[in-house]
Amino acid sequence: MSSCMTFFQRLECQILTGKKTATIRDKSDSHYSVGQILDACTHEDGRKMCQIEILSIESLKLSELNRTHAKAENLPFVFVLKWIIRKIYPTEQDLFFIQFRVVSGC
Ligand SMILES: CC(=O)Nc1ccn([C@@H]2O[C@H](CO)[C@@H](O)[C@H]2O)c(=O)n1
Repeated sequence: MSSCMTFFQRLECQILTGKKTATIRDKSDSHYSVGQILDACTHEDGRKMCQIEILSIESLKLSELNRTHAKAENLPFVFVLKWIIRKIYPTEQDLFFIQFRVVSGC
């Protein structure tokens, strides 16, 4: 069985070049395990981008997000990250910070 983690297509280049090394998801999209290798696919059309390895999964609150999390998301400021998260998950407080690395192209 192959599983897929979906990302917005606009992030593809940042993921493939290793600039974006983490994502923040809600509980429904947190059921991965450390060491797991899976496909990263586009949210828009389900196209495979690459394979990623899950490096860590950390539960955290929106209020706990800091500059390190923003950097891993290739974003300059925490407030930008919080703004993006609020657009995707308007009311969720309990989040998961998931770090990954690209293991192969497609
Ligand atoms: C498509 C889908 O199902 N879900 C999501 C949810 C989040 N994200 C990105 O992760 C970061 C938030 O931590 C931001 O950079 C988001 O743009 C994503 O690409 N896809």
